[in-house]
Amino acid sequence: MARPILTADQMRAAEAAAIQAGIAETTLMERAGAGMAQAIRFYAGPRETLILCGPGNNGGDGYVAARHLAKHGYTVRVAALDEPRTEASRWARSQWDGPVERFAEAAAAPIVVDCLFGTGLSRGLEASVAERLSRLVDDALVAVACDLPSGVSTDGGASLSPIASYDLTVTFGALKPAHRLMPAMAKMGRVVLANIGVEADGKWFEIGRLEIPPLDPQGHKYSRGLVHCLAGQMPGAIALAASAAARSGAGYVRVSTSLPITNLPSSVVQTGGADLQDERIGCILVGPGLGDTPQVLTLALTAPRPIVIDADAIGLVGDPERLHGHDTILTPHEGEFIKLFGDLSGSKADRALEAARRSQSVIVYKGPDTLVASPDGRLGFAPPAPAWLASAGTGDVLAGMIAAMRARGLDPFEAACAAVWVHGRAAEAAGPGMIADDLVAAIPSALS
Ligand SMILES: NC(=O)C1=CN([C@@H]2O[C@H](COP(=O)(O)OP(=O)(O)OC[C@H]3O[C@@H](n4cnc5c(N)ncnc54)[C@H](O)[C@@H]3O)[C@@H](O)[C@H]2O)[C@@H](O)CC1
Ligand SMILES: [K+]
Repeated sequence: MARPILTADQMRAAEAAAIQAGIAETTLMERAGAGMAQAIRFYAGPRETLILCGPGNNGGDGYVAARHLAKHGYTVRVAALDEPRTEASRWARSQWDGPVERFAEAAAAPIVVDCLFGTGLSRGLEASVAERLSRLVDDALVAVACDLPSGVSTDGGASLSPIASYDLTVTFGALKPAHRLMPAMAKMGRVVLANIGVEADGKWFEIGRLEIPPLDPQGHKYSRGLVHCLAGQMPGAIALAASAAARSGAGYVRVSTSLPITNLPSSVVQTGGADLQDERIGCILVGPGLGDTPQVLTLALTAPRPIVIDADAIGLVGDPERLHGHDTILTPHEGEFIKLFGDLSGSKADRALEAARRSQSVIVYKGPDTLVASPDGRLGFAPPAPAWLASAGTGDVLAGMIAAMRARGLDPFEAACAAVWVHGRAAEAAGPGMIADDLVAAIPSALS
């Protein structure tokens, strides 16, 4: 179910390998253009279509799509920014027997397809080009991007020039990081992946529904996973996390707290002390509502058990190397990430992997474009989740869900990916106006 993600260089290498194996570059372009035409027919329906072609292979895909759409009865206009400059795009242009307008003079159309630049973009578009493209995209009923909206940096997701919002993005062979990184991700609309027969192996992927092992019919509450939560100064947050862990299929959830917590489900057990040497513990959770009590984190780190470190506890780690030798998952949002790892350079993907390497922990780098990074180089990109997920307490819920998945026996990286996926789907099920408590209630529907 997971869709592969490749950088621009990796995609070029994958294409070169396919060509080396005997697939002609024009065949790849033919498949890309045909795939895009098919997606347009499926998602946008039959309306007059304006295809904007740039000078490279992104433009080449556009000429191919124009031919396929015309063959299916579409009224197609093609407008070129420049003459084709690559061999494959010259071939594609030669196969299009309709007229070609000038980009600067092209009038609006109900469907506009942006094939100006894709993975070959090296700088922002000229202001006049970016402005005209944005106007055509804004005026369209359905705006489609070929591979990427022109102006997006493929690997980092930054806008190198202003970008309008698209309804559909059709990409080829593999997703690119920009499809799942902000701010670009918010401009893509639906992202469709067309198969062009290129092998896209790698360690990066879009997180999809994970196979969570079925429950053992002979299992008991401990074998289904015991989550031990450590409360701090504000127990409301740990109550949310513990409830989420219980709803995520942990067999037993325990909270050690010095203050009685009133809003916990009766199935969650409160204890005064914390015997963290208990070998039945599948995962310890520390951080939600912890406040400034570093001794609680220190206590958690004395236990030879898997640990989820969230919220306040992240800032209390101090040095990422302190986590070496522990089995840890860290769940920082941007502020907590910077507090622990400083201002790392590179894209969000680069920063997440560097943090995982330095801490030898799985990092769940939260935000509208959440990433899950493993020290072994695996990187999961979350699919888009509803904007209403950004509210108080939803991070506590996620931490509880991760702890439950870990206690259920998933490896740390897979536990984090599974929880991130279910968290987003539970938010969809809970709907707008949702509060974190509703999110907890929606977890079972997203798990099934
Ligand atoms: N290489 C292949 O085998 C395939 C490539 N495909 C398509 O090819 C695209 C990549 O094609 P290209 O590598 O030719 O690159 P693009 O078509 O993305 O860009 C073309 C060229 O424009 C120039 N350029 C970059 N930024 C510019 C700017 N801001 N203003 C003006 N000129 C600029 C660069 O010289 C660049 O090489 C992909 O996005 C995809 O759509 C598909 O056809 C599938 C097969
Ligand atoms: K494009």
